[in-house]
Amino acid sequence: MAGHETDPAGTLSWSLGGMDCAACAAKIKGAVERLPGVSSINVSVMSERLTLRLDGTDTAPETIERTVKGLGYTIARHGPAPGKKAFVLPGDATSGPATAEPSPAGTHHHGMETPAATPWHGTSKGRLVLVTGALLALAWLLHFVVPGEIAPWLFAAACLVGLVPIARRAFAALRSGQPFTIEGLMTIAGVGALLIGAAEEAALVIFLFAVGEVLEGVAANQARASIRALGALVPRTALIVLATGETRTVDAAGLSIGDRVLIRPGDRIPADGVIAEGVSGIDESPVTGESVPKTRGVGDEVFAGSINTEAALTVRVTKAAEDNTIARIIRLVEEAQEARAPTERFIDRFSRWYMPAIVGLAIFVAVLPPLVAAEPWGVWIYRALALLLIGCPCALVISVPASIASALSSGARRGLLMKGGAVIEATATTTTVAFDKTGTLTVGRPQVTDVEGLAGGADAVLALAAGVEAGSSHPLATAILAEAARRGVAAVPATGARVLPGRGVEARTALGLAYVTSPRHAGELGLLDAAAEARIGTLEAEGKTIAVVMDGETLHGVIALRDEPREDAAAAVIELRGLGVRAVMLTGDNRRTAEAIAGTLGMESEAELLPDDKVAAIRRLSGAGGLMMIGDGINDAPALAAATVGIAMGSGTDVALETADGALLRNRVTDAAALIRLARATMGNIRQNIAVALGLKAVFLVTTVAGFTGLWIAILADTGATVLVTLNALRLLRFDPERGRRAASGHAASMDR
Ligand SMILES: Nc1ncnc2c1ncn2[C@@H]1O[C@H](COP(=O)(O)OP(=O)(O)OP(=O)(O)O)[C@@H](O)[C@H]1O
Ligand SMILES: [Zn+2]
Repeated sequence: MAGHETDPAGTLSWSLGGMDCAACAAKIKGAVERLPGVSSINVSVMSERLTLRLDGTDTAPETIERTVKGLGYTIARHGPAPGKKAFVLPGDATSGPATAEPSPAGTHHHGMETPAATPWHGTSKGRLVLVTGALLALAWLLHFVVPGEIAPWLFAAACLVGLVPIARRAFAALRSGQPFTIEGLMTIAGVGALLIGAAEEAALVIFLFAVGEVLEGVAANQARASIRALGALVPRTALIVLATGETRTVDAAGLSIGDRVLIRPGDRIPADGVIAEGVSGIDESPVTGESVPKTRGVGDEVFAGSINTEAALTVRVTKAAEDNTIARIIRLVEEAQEARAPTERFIDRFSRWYMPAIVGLAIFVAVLPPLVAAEPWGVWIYRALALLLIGCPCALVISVPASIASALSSGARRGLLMKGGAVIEATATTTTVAFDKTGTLTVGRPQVTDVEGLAGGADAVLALAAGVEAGSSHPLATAILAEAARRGVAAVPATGARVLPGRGVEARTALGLAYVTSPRHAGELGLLDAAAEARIGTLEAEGKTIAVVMDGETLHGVIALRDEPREDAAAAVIELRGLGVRAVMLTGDNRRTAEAIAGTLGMESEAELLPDDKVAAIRRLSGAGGLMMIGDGINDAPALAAATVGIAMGSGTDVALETADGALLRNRVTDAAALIRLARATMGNIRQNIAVALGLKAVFLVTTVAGFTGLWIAILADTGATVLVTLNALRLLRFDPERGRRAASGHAASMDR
């Protein structure tokens, strides 16, 4: 786990403070990557973390810390992992009712104390606002009371006080080879304004700039807090059950696999585990966004952070704190923040030439009119300085990531996970959703409905089938074994079971090789007569899946199974249609069964697909535009990977979260539509943000050159745009992706509520 100071590969990690946006991360990365021996740098704004590899002794870790501090950020080396299983004072039984005090550190995967976000006025940027603001106010007051000599000096003082730290950061960036920084532009503009005698305006500019920085910091903290709040739901302590049967309060982060913990009614569950004793209703909303409690009993899985609503439970811990489901979700969402959207990369490239271009234009504006048209120098230098401030790309740089951060955490709270901006962009363009049938559109727990002997009795068919299926973990196998157990039929002994992917299973019995397969495969073997075919056809038309049971040359009988569609599957298809999205069912099951089920849901289907055919089908469907594939993520990983966006449904499995582009944790088919609505709303929000940021720049670029607006308006335009963009992005936190359900009559309605 993370939290060790150095792992064997020579990777070091630090926690950072003071980063507001991607530009900050880029600045730190740019400075650190020039140091010799440094590689694999990763700077994360969301988790406030710097990791890098350090080879050789050319660069000391202290040098890295000094470099980062020089740029104006705080940096602290990660401490060693917290001690294992520290016993908390026995009397301190705060195992935490549902209102337990938040403990971000306990579950946060960094394994370190997450620094509680400092209030804005406690940061260096905040103090800058207060000091420059106070000086400015004092100067204005004096100007009013005793007009004369003192006020200009106070303005100059306010300006200098504010400018010094900014200039220091600008020089540090310059030394690390980054000439064009916001701080650099501010420094030139500030000093220039002082020199041409515009001290009052210069002071105001510095003040407004500092305010803008603080606001950006507040927005960044808000995004971080909304993610970490997820982890805060896991109680800090747990009641461990000792071998003697006594309970003891321990640190939840120190629980080991195999520990037994007692969870009283009303408590939050401190770890992922399996119920060892008791039955109770569990509210899993922190993990899945689903708040209706589900009844769970012995042997059922429970997730850390869920609330035990009814009765006392004993749970055997199955995951260490840093591997539990909620920690994985938090990590995924945090990592998703760093995965850049194509639009974001475009903005990055754009702002890289935007700043130098504005500086060039400013020089041009400062010298050309005076030289060519004998205009007054003062006027044009003033306009050029104002132009430099227009060159601040702040609003532009945060326009995309602010929206994405809001969308990701808004989704995460509803069990809609997307792994970053690129996934959001692709999801928004979805025109077709392909659903895997078993376990996605259907409940995934088929039940045996009919057992028919064609050569002998029904029980003999079931006995043989159960023997062969004992070697398979397919849902059909599970159902057949359950039915045999229910009827008290003993399985025929079988050995050497072999799975025939997409077809069935074969195994060796005393009488030779036996098979349980799809009718298609049986037909290919030439074992089905006309009567059997007819019977199978009838059962299939009822939406049942048929397993043919045979050995050697004899057909013993057929077993019919039915897997019910999920309750909301039909509604989901209607919602998708409302969004202008086509729904297709993909299945390995036979065509008649597939059509019977798809027909009741009102969707298209592609059936009899072997695992490879599913990938081919996905490729074919993708040709028509953005294709989202939704599956369980376990046996359809290749199909998920082939789709434009692959989404796993369900929360139980490890594979599901890690191999897909996103996940629907609530097991609701309608969440497919919710995901698309959220993505479209996010892209709409991003477009608004870019329009605001670029639009304001364009307007003030013109008014500045024309001389209508001056220095402080120029910076106000940037700060104002930053605030507008941030507030607009935060609207997404309140966006309800299910609200569009009522507006399912045309996708324009759900683009932007
Ligand atoms: N263990 C098994 N026992 C009996 N039949 C099987 C078994 N495994 C597969 N089959 C047959 O092969 C078909 C395709 O199986 P596959 O696992 O590819 O699809 P599936 O998971 O059942 O359905 P979906 O593609 O909708 O998820 C099944 O419908 C069934 O007819
Ligand atoms: Zn920044």
